Amino acid sequence: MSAEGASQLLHWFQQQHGVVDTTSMGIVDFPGHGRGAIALTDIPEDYTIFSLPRDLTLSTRTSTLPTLMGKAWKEHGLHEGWAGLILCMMWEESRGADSKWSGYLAALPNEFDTPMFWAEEDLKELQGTAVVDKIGRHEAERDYHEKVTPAVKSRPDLFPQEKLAQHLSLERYHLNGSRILSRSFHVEKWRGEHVEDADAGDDDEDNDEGEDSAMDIDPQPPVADKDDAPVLEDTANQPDEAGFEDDEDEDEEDREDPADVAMVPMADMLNARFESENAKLFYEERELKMVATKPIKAGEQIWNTYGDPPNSDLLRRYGHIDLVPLRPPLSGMGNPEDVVEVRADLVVAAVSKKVKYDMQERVDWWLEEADDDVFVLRTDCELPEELISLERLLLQSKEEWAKTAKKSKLPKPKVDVDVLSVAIDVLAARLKEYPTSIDEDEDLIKAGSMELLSLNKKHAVVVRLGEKRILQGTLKQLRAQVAASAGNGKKRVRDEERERKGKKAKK
Ligand SMILES: C[S@@+](CC[C@H](N)C(=O)[O-])C[C@H]1O[C@@H](n2cnc3c(N)ncnc32)[C@H](O)[C@@H]1O
Repeated sequence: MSAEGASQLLHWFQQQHGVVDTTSMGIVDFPGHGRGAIALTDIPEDYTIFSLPRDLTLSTRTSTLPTLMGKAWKEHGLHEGWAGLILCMMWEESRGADSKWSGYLAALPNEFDTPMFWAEEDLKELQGTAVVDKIGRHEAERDYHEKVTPAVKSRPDLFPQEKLAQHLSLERYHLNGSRILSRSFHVEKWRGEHVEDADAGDDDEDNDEGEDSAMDIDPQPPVADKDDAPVLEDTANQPDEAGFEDDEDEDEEDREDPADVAMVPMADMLNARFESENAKLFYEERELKMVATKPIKAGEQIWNTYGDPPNSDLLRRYGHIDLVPLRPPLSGMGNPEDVVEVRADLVVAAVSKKVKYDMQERVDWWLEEADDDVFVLRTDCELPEELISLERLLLQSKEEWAKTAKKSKLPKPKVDVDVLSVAIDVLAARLKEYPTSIDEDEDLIKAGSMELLSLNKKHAVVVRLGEKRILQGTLKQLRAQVAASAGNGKKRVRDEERERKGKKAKK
């Protein structure tokens, strides 16, 4: 952002009753991070860097569009998912200077490095990773055609024909969806707050679509009692831009009320880096405050947190990745919060090579009882207990299986050589789902080569390599366990032999 752009945003913010200490904080460009906030003086812990009135946040609660549309808001399904907020943003932008948020919307990015906007050729580089199936382009487009387009057509007074191409196109819909995905906050109504218009999609019982905002917010300023301030939301598990089909299984009560998803001017200028947070947004009855959670030295970047997600989610939602030193058993640079997903069907396939009976009944029972069809491995390289339990279930003798089904209890996650051997086959099969090997990826990102890669390709290689290293690390541990138990087995045979010979000699 040019110095002029930053000063225009600050000017607009102050005009709208935002309060910012411009001697403490500036907005500058950080190479590779876009714009960000910088400390201009030493900032002490608990200092309020800026604050804004709640009505300066942009959401389906604060925009007047839902009220203007009345009953049609719900009739078009705009109270569910992000379609309503995206429409509010497109409508506010189409109003130009008449919109209260014109100065803010003008400062929002118009381009993203997220896979949602990648060419097919770059997307192929992500094959095998957790990103591909979660991009959500199809679901977003369905919402655009089924909810937004009919709503827009029904109100030419609000959406005049001459504004449609520039402000209400599918392209603008995706762009605003990505703005929400990478910049929104979870802002709940203050308890006792007046409900404006029950028909305008604001009532709480309609809380039935799963989507989360991009960043954390706390309900009290830390000054009062920092350690007890409850964090309202765990942002580690983030869903898609719109439609959110991948969250179908999420519990209803865990789902975020779409009206709580809010764009928060100025707060969304803060970047984030793994475990670097030094400021956080807190809310009070009438305002939101960005407060330093640590002392920040002059010249340092002011970092928020995006919940330290794995690189697959960072890339999908924000378009960047984190690279920091990994902890044992892994080494090198990566994201310590990385994960790799392993589908249960790989477990079924691996067991089916070792047994002769039909497993369908057990699989159906598992899906009913455990409801786990994807297992998540982390950088600690431990086998998930649920995966071990499924293996044990599938390996049980007919008699054991009959008992399990009768007791309705999942098998205990105990490993033995059979379980280890199946797990090795599962992870080896999972590694084959990536089109390249670990060595090939390491070659691509070694010093001297990485600089030759496009940004998208570099991001894709880091994401897939992060997942593969977890698989490789876990395989290493499993093979070591097999070797140890084989060693124990041989020792046991030797001991038994010695004992037998000893008994013979005595006779
Ligand atoms: C909430 S906005 C922060 C402000 C943003 N940099 C801007 O220029 O408007 C989130 C976006 O900032 C960028 N970003 C944040 N943290 C980053 C990091 N550690 N490395 C690279 N880019 C980062 C990503 O583009 C992300 O989508």
